[in-house]
Amino acid sequence: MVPDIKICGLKTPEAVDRAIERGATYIGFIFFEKSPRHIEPMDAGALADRVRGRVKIVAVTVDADNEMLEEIIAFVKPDILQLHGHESPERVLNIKAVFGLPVMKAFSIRTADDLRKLEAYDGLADRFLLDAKAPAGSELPGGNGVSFDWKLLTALDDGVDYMLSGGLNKDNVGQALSGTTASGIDISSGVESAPGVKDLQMMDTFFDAIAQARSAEETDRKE
Ligand SMILES: O=C(O)c1ccccc1NCC(=O)[C@H](O)[C@H](O)COP(=O)(O)O
Repeated sequence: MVPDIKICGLKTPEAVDRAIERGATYIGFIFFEKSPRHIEPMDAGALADRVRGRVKIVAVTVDADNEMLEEIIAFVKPDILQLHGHESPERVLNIKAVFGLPVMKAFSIRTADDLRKLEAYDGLADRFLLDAKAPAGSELPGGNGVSFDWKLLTALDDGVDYMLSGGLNKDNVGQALSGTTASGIDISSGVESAPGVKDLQMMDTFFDAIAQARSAEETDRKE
């Protein structure tokens, strides 16, 4: 299966264009003021308008209220809302009912117990995103460049569809693709030269690593 590729935390037309040229199927805009990747809804809307229809546009929010969601949706017209905070199952249902958009619920994973939290959202969230728990001292629930132990994922039921996130980079993406059942991968700081600064060369190297992993998989399959 060809996984979805999400490049998150984009802020410039150059980075958006390069992500799509190289094969991103999702791009994410971060609406969280403490993040170096934060972008104003109006600016994200302009970037989204350049590429609408060529890629799924994800609005990433953290425990946002309806007023904030309304503003983001009005400017950006995202395809999906990524809820990266402590949104309860009831809040997920409420957001879907009010705004009529698919929801990707993010979970912070460190232990097997963290994975059990998905159960309460089964059938409510349209997709799951499994990210690493923030390291102590970080104010960011995502974009920390750290991975969780992917071996934990073997405990998930076969049918659970998830996007894998957290600390992905050119060196470990091959292992993420071959060693997990993720239907998508998500990267942010692994293609940055500094917090919030996407590096086009690093993006190229990341996509090259994906292409290499896919071709190795294809060779294995034929043998
Ligand atoms: O990236 C952020 O700054 C961020 C801030 C607040 C909530 C979510 C955030 N990122 C969400 C993402 O989807 C990131 O791509 C994901 O956490 C992976 O980040 P990284 O480990 O840096 O690849």
